[in-house]
Amino acid sequence: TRSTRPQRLLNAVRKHATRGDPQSVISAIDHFCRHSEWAMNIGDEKGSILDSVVSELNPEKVLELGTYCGYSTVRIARLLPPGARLITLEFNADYAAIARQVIAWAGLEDRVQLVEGASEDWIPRMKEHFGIETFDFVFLDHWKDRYLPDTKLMEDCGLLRKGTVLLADNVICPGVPDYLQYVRNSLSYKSCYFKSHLEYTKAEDGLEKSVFLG
Ligand SMILES: O=C(NCCCOCn1ccc2cnccc21)c1cc(-c2ccc(F)cc2)cc(O)c1O
Ligand SMILES: [Mg+2]
Repeated sequence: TRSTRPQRLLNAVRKHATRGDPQSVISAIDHFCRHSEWAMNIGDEKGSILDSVVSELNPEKVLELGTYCGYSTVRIARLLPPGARLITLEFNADYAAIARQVIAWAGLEDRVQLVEGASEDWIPRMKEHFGIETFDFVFLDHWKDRYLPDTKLMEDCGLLRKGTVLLADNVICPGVPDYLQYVRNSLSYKSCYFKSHLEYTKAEDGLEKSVFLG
């Protein structure tokens, strides 16, 4: 049977990246996506913005919605102190299987917990299942029509605290108009837009950083 794009991406990591070296994993995936096959990783340009937000925040408890092949998981986890925890949620079992191997190749499995399933099922269970009080940082990169309902769900479940930072990918392409309208107009958020480009292309895209004010 034909291989899948995520499998070919993993092969490129195994071939070109060094075990235990997260930067080499990031570079191998970016090279594969620029020169072989486009894939929906956040990419190097928006990835640098992600890096700066994470580095400034130094979060202990991180939630990522949308693992895909683990590219942004590796970007975030490599910047976290060893005691910090990143929970990443992936709906697609095939993507999750690839992501586990990419995260392991980077040597970051000790601070990452990959969970398979739907955000609307898992968000209400975060506290009792993972012993999480609140998240310091949430990266939204899953179904674009779930950004808004899941943000409201996280609020209702008490998973956000004063100062929690939400960073949303793809706010222009594919776009999340209802989410943008909410975080930019709600008195509970301080929001700002980081203009960039859709991964590996010249199309406009950007990240929206929103601080929950409690
Ligand atoms: O669709 C995208 N991402 C989402 C994947 C499914 O996520 C499903 N999913 C993952 C956890 C999870 C938890 N609960 C429910 C669904 C859950 C996505 C798409 C594009 C894109 C841009 C232009 C194009 F021409 C084509 C595609 C770019 C991106 O950067 C993206 O992130
Ligand atoms: Mg994305």
